[in-house]
Amino acid sequence: MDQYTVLKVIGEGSFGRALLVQPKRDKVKWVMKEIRLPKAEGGIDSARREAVLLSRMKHPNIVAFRESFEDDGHLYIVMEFCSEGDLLQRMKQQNGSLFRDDVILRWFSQMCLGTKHIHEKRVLHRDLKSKNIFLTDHGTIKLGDFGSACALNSAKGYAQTYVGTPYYVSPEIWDNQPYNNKSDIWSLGCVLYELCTLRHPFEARSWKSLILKVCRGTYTPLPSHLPYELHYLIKHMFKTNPRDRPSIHTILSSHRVSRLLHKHISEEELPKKESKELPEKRVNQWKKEEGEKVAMFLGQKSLLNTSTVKDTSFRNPSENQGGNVATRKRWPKEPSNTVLQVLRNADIISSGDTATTQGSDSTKGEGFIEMQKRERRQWDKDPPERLLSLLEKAPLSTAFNTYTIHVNSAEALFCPLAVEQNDDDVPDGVEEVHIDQNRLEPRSDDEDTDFEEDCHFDWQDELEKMLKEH
Ligand SMILES: Nc1ncnc2c1ncn2[C@@H]1O[C@H](COP(=O)(O)OP(=O)(O)OP(=O)(O)O)[C@@H](O)[C@H]1O
Repeated sequence: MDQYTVLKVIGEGSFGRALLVQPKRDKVKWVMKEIRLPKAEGGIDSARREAVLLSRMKHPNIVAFRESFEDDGHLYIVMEFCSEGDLLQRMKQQNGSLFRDDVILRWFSQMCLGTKHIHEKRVLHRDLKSKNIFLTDHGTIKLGDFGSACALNSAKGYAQTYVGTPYYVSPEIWDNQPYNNKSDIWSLGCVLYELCTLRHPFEARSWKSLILKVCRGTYTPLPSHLPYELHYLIKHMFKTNPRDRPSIHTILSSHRVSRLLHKHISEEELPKKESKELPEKRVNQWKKEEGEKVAMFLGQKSLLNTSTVKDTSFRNPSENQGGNVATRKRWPKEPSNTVLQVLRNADIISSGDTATTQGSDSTKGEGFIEMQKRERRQWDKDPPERLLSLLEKAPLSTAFNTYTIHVNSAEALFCPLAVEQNDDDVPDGVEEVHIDQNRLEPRSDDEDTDFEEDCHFDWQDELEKMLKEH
C-alpha cells in the first residue's frame, strides 16, 4: 500500500471502494479495489486465490491486472484504469439520444471477445452488467469486476449473500439452478438491450414484477430502426431456457448477427468456423490444461459440463484420478417453472386469459405480429411458496447493485436508466412481445450449453438462514 499514492476515491461498490492510485515510482494511474475480507478465516484463502486468478485474465477486452496484496484486513487488487468510466455512466451521458448502430455493434463485439476469452478458460463472469463494463480513452471496451464477485461468493464467513445483480440475473438463477455459461449470455443480452434502447429490458417496481418479467422473458421490443439481426439476437439471448440461448461461440461464429459483428473484429480474433454438430471438437479447441488449472485454483470447485453429450475432453479435476468421464447433464426441455408458479399465485396476477389475439401494428414495421394474451403455460410442480415469502420478508438494497441481502435495509427497487418509474407491471396474460415470425425462427443451442459451476450456491437457503438469525 505504501508504494501507491491515493489520488481519489472513484466510487464505492457492494464489497468495498475503488481508489484511483499512482505508484510513487511512475505516473501511470491505476484503479485499486479495496475489498473487505471476511472475518472468518475459512473464506480468506479462496477469496484471495480467486480474486487474483480471475483478475489475471489477459485479453485486450478485459481490465488488465497489475498486482494484488493484503493489508489490514483488506484485499487490494490493482488494475488498469479505464478513464472513460463504465458503460452505465456513458449511457446516462447520452441524455436519451440513442447510440449509432455501429457504436453498439463495435462495443458489443468487444464484449463478446472478452466473454469468449473467459468462457474458453471455463470461467464464468457471473456479474456482467453495464456498471462492470468499462471504456478506455481509446474507446475500447473492457470487462471488469469478475474477481471480486467470485472472491466474495466463496467467502463463507461473509455476512452477505451474493446472487448477482437482480436486474441482470437470468431465469434459472431465480429458480435456484446453477450458474452456467448461458447465464452470462443472458446478462450480456441485458447490456446489449441497454445499449440499443438506453433502458433496461426488465424494469420493475417490485420484486414480483421483476422476477415475473425475467422468468417470462417479457421485454418491450427493440426500436424498429435497428437491424433485424439485433432483434433476433436479443430474442435468443433472452430465451428463458438456457439451452435455447446461444453460447458466446455461436454468437461470434455462426449466429445471424456474427456477420455484423465481424466488421468490428479483426481476423485473428474471430473464432474458427466449425460445423454445428461438433461440440466435442469445440471443447477440444479450448485449452484443456488451462481450464483444469483454473478449476483447480477455484478452491477445488469443479466446473461441470452440462449438455446432452458425453464430454471426454474436459473433466472435473477430482474425477481425473479415476479417469471417469464427466457426463453432461441435460437441461429440461421446458423452462423452469418454479418461480412462475409462485408468482402466478401472487397478488399482481389475476386469473389467466387463454385467448390469443394477433394483430398487425403499422408502427412496428411489416411482418410484426403483436402477440397478446398468450396462453398461459400450465405448471405441473407444486407451488413453492418459499421464494415469494422469502422475498416478501427480505427488503433489498438497490437491485442494480451486485445483490447482497441486508436484512435491515429497506430501499426500494430502483432502476438507474428509468426516466421515471411507471407502474409497468405486465397485466395478467399479456405478453409485450412483438414477433417477426418469418425472420425470428427459434432454434436450439442445446449443444453448446457447455458448463456450469458445481459450487452451486443455494441463495434461498442462505436467505432463509439469515432471516431466521434476525
Ligand atoms: N478499472 C476501472 N477503471 C475506471 N473506473 C472503475 C474501474 N473499476 C471500477 N471503477 C469505478 O469505480 C466505482 C466503484 O466500482 P466498484 O466495482 O467498486 O463497484 P460498483 O461496480 O459500482 O458496484 P457493485 O459492487 O455493486 O458491482 C464505479 O463507479 C466504477 O465505474
